[in-house]
Amino acid sequence: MADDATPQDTAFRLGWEEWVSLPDLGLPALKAKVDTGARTSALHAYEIEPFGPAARPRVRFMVHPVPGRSDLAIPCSAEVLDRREVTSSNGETELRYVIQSEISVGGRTWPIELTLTDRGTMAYRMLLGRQALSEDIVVSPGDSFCQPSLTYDVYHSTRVREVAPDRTLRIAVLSREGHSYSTRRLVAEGEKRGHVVEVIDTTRCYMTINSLAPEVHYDGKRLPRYDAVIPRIGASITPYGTAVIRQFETIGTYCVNGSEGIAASRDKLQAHQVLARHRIGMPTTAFAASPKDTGNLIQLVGAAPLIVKLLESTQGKGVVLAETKKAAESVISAFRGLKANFLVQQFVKEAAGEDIRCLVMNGRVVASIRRVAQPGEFRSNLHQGGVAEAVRLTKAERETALRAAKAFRLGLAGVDLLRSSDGPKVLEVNSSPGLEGIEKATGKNVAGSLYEAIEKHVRPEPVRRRAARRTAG
Ligand SMILES: Nc1ncnc2c1ncn2[C@@H]1O[C@H](COP(=O)(O)OP(=O)(O)OP(=O)(O)O)[C@@H](O)[C@H]1O
Ligand SMILES: [Mg+2]
Ligand SMILES: [Mg+2]
Repeated sequence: MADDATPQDTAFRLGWEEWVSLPDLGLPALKAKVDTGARTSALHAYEIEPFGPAARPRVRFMVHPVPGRSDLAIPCSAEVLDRREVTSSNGETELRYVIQSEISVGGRTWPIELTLTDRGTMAYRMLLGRQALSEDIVVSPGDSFCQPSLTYDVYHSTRVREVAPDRTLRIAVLSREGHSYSTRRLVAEGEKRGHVVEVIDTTRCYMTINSLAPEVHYDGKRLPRYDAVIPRIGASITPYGTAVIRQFETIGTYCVNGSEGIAASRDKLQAHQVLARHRIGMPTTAFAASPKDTGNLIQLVGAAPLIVKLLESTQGKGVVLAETKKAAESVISAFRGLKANFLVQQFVKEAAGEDIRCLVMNGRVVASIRRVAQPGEFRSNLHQGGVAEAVRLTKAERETALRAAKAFRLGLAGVDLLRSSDGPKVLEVNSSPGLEGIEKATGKNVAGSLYEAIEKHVRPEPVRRRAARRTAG
């Protein structure tokens, strides 16, 4: 410091109102009132809700960063530091959550404590109290905005992703099975990473379909804008489920699995046609509409034994092994009598009641298991009593799985294949693969990998690296 410099010259000056940003919370621009009469700083938040493990509780909340713009809501989450009674200027005492965040003002960044309170009517979304002001900060009560201005425009552009790379993501799991292992794991793992995860019953979503403002509604309210949607669409609701996802896609929401991929992979006939178009190995498969062609159908696939499969089978329920030509003919005529859609397929005998499930996420196989059927059973589905164990894939199997997931443009896919004497043969591609069997057999955190993939997609790479360096240093 030069000898003639007065403390006033070198001091960091704040007016009674200043632009600040809270980068940890994903709030790049806020107007704060500087209030030396208040000890602690406060952030006006709503839907304040604790979550996460009891040993390290977190709190999530929503912030309207721009006064008067209740349509713009940013989800935030932070570790709970404390709960404290705070008396506000109107004399009311309230038990508030206390969190910590970095604050940036005019190129300076330092950590501060913030209490969370729902006072949405206040003109300032943030109050900067004296505890947050270090010795060398001078407040000039007569001045406004001594430090450079920021702009609310960042909230209206994709730039918010770049300026707030570590922000909490708001994620919807579209599922009708809130209590299933997979859904519970998706919620727990997302929350562990600080995200706000909501389970939405697909069949309770309803939509306004119009050209200017398409929306998705739920339980009387318009759904917020999610950073990502994780579809878990059961086979019984494929048409409606894919319609809901299509609506999210129309709004521009990132869906881990797209509506087209889900629909195409769900229908076994269409799925085999997509696989064939991409020259992916599969058992020879045939389909015919007329009963007159039953003989021709069997001939196309080869000799018995052969497989007859309902197009919308899951858990192995609609898969029949016909040992003889006679048996095949009677199964086919029974299915026709029931007006069921089916396909006829070459039986891959050498697979010997085993199949391989490869879990593919954004172009990577994150886990794979071998499922072995019970003695005397050719179907290896876990629901049919099959047992699972971790397995190492060959290079050809890995490539086949990746190509199959890519053919349907699925961000998350369970690719099932058989080990045949002439290489891997894909049986099907599941767009809502169960997590229980594969996590338990491999010990891998598959749900965690999914969030890694989502974060990578939603937060641009270079910014994420910069953010990682900042936390490391
Ligand atoms: N062509 C085949 N050759 C040999 N085994 C087969 C063949 N097709 C199916 N299987 C066996 O039957 C099981 C069930 O078949 P598939 O996966 O096609 O039916 P699914 O009802 O769709 O099951 P999922 O619950 O996996 O969706 C397979 O995991 C495999 O073990
Ligand atoms: Mg299936
Ligand atoms: Mg299967």
